[in-house]
This record gives sequence, structure tokens and C-alpha cells, in this order.
Amino acid sequence: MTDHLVDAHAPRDLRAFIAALPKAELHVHHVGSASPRIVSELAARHPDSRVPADPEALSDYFTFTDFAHFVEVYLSVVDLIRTPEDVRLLTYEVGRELARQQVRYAELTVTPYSSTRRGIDERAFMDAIEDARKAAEAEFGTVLRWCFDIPGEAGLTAAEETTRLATDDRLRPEGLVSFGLGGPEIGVPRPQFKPYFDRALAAGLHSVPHAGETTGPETVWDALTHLRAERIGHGTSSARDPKLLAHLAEHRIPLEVCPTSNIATRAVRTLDEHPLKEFVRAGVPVTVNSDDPPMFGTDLNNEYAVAARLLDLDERGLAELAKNAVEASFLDEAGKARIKAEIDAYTSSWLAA
Ligand SMILES: Nc1ncnc2c1ncn2[C@@H]1O[C@H](CCC(=O)c2cccc(C(=O)O)c2)[C@@H](O)[C@H]1O
Ligand SMILES: [Zn+2]
Repeated sequence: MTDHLVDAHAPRDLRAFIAALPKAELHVHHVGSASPRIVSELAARHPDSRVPADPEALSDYFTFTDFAHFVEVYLSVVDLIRTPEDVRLLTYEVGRELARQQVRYAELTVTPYSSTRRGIDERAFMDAIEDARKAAEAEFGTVLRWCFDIPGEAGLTAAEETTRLATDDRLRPEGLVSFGLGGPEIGVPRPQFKPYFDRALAAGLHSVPHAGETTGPETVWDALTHLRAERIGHGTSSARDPKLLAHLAEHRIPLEVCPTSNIATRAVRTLDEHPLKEFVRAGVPVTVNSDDPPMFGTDLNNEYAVAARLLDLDERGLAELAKNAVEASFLDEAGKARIKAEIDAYTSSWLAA
């Protein structure tokens, strides 16, 4: 948990505006959203784990030397989730935290393979996330949807298993809307996953792979060409290829930008070097997201504050950014219109006050 990353530069009133702004979150990982309280509770329950049970010690534990180290630590947290009740608790608490930040709609990236291969029954896993989704919507008013992602480094066995879980009518959860690909990119070429994405897309899911987070723009091209990506997770290195930027702009392919994540995993050196502004300048649709917020010492509100600074946004600019995420989401048109109207009404009343 890298506290020093928290953006303290945004003026206090802009932070207050962001805190109550209705938002959508499109790139946030299920296990990566476990709060320090939940992580330490689970670590205390499972003392054989090397994850510290003391929330204070988590801050050091969540300081990463590079992307590979991040994935290693991430998997140690995955190892703490051992029962369907752990899955339900985690999911419900993520819903609570999103609601606290006025997130009205979130697409949560879930990696079912990591849980089923650790022995959690697949039916019980689906029931746990669905039960938590319904409870979060009823109790907090936040709508959750799922993106099932293949952990790329785990290979084609993981791809097959994830595709089966996402497309089998007897298992596939009602809240599932999209299909993704996460984990390291180096040594994990995207084209090998084409047959799995083909099956998921044929089953009506949207394609949202990570690409260009830790490798160059050619990976983003691969995600577009072979995986038929409709949005790109991160896409950071797209900034190095003007033709790619033009393609993303022309075809209205949004990037799910997660600025603090890119610093914490050392994919980008400093926030000031982050290419967010170049994406906007090139006309690429951008959304701002939190990725694995407690692990990166951030939350969605903080990512909006970071974006306000990098893009020099005022309240209206921040409202547009929030509407970008709604527009880029897989909500139906009526749902999108409802949240966008809420954003407009909130912004007008804030500016009139
Ligand atoms: N910023 C991120 N960028 C990319 N991915 C991210 C990001 N944040 C979180 N993730 C998650 O990291 C996991 C990686 C897990 C993985 O590769 C793996 C390898 C071998 C075995 C197993 C297993 O479970 O047995 C898992 C993925 O599940 C993905 O959802
Ligand atoms: Zn991610």
C-alpha cells in the first residue's frame, strides 16, 4: 500500500466534488480490491499464509519492485480466499466500498480459475459472487457486473477452464458481461488466446483484455486483431504508436487507464510521465479506473484527482470523464442515460451552490 502515491495536489473542493460525483468503475480486480481489514482478517484466519495479519505491515508488503513481484504478492492474497464464504464476504465488501465512493455501476474483473483450481467448488463460487452482487445492489444501490479473466501466465489450461466457466449455461452467472485476459504480458503472447475469445464472444460476452500494460503497442494491436478487443485494459504503451492512437480514436476503442497502478507496478516511472494526456490529445476515449486499489494505496476518487491534475480538469471536465466511463460500459442504453443524467444534475447543482 504505497501511501505516498495518494495525490494530495488536487484542491480540497475538487476532492469534495469528486467524492460525491456519481461514477462508473470499469477496471477493478475482485481479489485486488480486498481492503486491508479483509486481508488481515483472512490472514489471521489462515496463519500458514505469508501475508501479514497486521494491517500496518501490509503497507510494506504491498510495495512492489516490479510487475512480476506484484503478481507474486497478488497470488499470495488469492491464496487466502479458500471457501465460498470468503468469496461472498470479499465480494460484498467490495460492493460496499464502491458504494461509499458513489460508484453506481462497476464491472469487476474476477478470475474464477484461481479459485476453482484451489479447490473451491465452481457452483458454490458462482453462487457466492451472485449472492453478494444481489445483496450489494439491494443494500447499497451499486450495480455490479462481472468480467471473467484468463490469468495468462497460467496458460491454456486456465484459458480452457475460464472459457468453460464463462460459457456453460448451467454455470455462467447472470451478472457476467465480459471476458478478459490478465497477468504478465512478457512471454505470454495474446494470439494464442484467440480460440477462447472466439467462444466467449460467440456466447455474447464482450472482449476486454489487458494489453500494453507491461509490453509495447504490438500487444495492443494483437488484442485488437486476434481478441477483437472492445476496450483495452491499460493500453499504456499505445502512446508510442501514433497509428495505433489514430486507430483507437477512429474506432472509438476506450482505454481503461489506471494511473496509480502503473506507478505502483513500475510500468511507468512517475505520474508526470504518464501518457494519459497524450491519449486525450489524440482523441482516444479514456476512462479512469483503480485496478487493485488497496494494493496500490489508492481508490477511484483518488484516480479522478490524479486525472484532474494530469489533464487540468475542472468540475465539468471531471463530469465528462465520469460520463466517458458510463458510455464505455456494457450497461444498456437506459441504464447509461440514467447515470449520465445523475452526473449532470449533480454537477449543475454543485456549480450553482
Ligand atoms: N494490473 C494488472 N495487470 C494484469 N493482471 C492483473 C492486474 N491486477 C490484477 N491482475 C490479476 O493478476 C492475476 C495474475 C494471475 C496469474 O497470472 C496466475 C499465474 C499462474 C497461476 C495462477 C493461479 O491462480 O493459479 C495465476 C490475474 O488473475 C489478473 O486478474
Ligand atoms: Zn488490471
